[in-house]
Amino acid sequence: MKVMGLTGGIGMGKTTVAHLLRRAGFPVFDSDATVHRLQGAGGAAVLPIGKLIPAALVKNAEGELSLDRQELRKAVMAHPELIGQLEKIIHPLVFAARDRFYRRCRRRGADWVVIDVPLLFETGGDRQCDKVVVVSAPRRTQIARIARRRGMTPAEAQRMIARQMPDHEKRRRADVVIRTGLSMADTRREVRALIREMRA
Ligand SMILES: CC(C)(COP(=O)(O)OP(=O)(O)OC[C@H]1O[C@@H](n2cnc3c(N)ncnc32)[C@H](O)[C@@H]1O)[C@@H](O)C(=O)NCCC(=O)NCCS
Ligand SMILES: Nc1ncnc2c1ncn2[C@@H]1O[C@H](COP(=O)(O)OP(=O)(O)OP(=O)(O)O)[C@@H](O)[C@H]1O
Repeated sequence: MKVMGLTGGIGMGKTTVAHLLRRAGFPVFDSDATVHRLQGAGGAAVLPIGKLIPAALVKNAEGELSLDRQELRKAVMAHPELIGQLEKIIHPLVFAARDRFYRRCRRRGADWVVIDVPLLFETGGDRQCDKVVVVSAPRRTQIARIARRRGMTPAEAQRMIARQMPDHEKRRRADVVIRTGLSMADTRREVRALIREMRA
């Protein structure tokens, strides 16, 4: 079974490309969704992070505890040292979930699987990939997308970007770069070419 790592900076279009690959039949592991699950009701990260950032802890109608991600984001923006502590709790749990995904896919006899990981290079995940694909768009497009979708201020977006490996360095390390700054039709065409290469 071969592993394709899909990465790129915040708002570069990873989720969009992952969706196209999933539609083409490839199993995809979504790290951001895994983080969200771990932080949601009953998730393994709720109590350890709640201890670190009590303001983010919320109780739902059923009395279950979960984390309010907007509060988490506010807390890490106000106290940047917290993000490292958050990562120390979350990353091992994400790695364990990814390993379970690999085992499931291997049992099913998958040829290729995709792992969608924003911090692939930063966490050394690229070393276990047979192919690394980086999605990339011009900085202006990236900032505009983040602002539109999440209501993050440009300053907050800049801070998240500053924690990530620079785009040009990611592109340098990539086996394949998918440009997402053009039209969706262009992105789809590049993804189709990638799929042909994987199936060859
Ligand atoms: C800071 C949090 C609360 C913000 O939540 P929010 O819903 O606003 O964003 P979301 O989780 O969807 O992440 C969106 C994007 O932000 C970027 N991002 C998230 N965490 C980080 C980080 N620690 N370092 C750099 N970029 C990050 C990524 O590009 C990611 O795709 C959340 O992202 C979080 O808990 N992050 C820490 C865990 C982590 O390292 N995640 C990265 C994936 S393993
Ligand atoms: N040519 C294109 N290719 C990809 N995405 C595009 C394109 N044109 C516009 N978009 C839009 O840009 C946005 C990209 O966001 P997406 O969620 O895929 O990025 P992401 O890298 O997963 O972001 P994040 O790291 O913030 O989760 C989407 O809203 C998508 O519709």
